[in-house]
Amino acid sequence: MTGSPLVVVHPDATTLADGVAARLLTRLLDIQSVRSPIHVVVTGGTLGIASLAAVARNPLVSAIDWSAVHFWWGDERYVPAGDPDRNEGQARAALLDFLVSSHGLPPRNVHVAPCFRDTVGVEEAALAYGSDLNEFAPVGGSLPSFDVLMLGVGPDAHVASLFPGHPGLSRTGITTGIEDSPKPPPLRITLTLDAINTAREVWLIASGASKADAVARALGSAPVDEAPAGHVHGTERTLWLVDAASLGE
Ligand SMILES: O=C1O[C@H](COP(=O)(O)O)[C@@H](O)[C@H](O)[C@H]1O
Repeated sequence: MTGSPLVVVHPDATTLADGVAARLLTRLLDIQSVRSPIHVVVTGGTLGIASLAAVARNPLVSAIDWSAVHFWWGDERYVPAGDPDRNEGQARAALLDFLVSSHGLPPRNVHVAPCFRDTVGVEEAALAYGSDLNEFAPVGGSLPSFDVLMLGVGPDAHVASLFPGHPGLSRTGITTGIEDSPKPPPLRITLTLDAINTAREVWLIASGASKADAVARALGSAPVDEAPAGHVHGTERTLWLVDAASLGE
């Protein structure tokens, strides 16, 4: 990473979601003027989904060539298809279904992690998601070149499904299964820290007073076992997009 993370403060959660959406659309427009395709990693969580809904409302949504955009997830809850806990379903409802139906996003560009099947263990499912990622890697690489990778920040300073003090934090490779997530549901698939840190831009999104302690620890250089959120970064830029309450203001 070049330099320290940039912290951008918004007055409240609604303005933050609108700001993330405007920033994402502007970034995609800028990138599309120089390269294609684009790989975007979306996040679950309150503000992550609110930001996707804000993209759908933003008039700039019509300016993007969505046929050349690919969507991935930083983590997924390993639950059955259609379970309301799936980050996929929430993102589809907030934005992706609309992009497919009205803006030319090819359904094949939406790259979901597997849904729970009782014959497939979570680690095997995580490996399958890793293979999908691998198919879109540039020659010699193992992952797509992520242009923007968004992460919600949990009140315990977790990102994706990488939780403080959890063995998943030190796993290598592209993806890993999580069997005992401290936040329900217990089974999850996540990108590893190493995989996240290959992204060009990493955007961490946090809002509300319940996140203030996590944000303070992450920005205050707490060790990875205490604040995984402080140990993710983009190779070109790391942005913290937050509201005032999450900074304790
Ligand atoms: O479980 C998860 O939680 C985090 C953060 O969620 P939030 O509601 O506290 O913002 C989210 O980033 C992650 O994708 C999700 O699986």
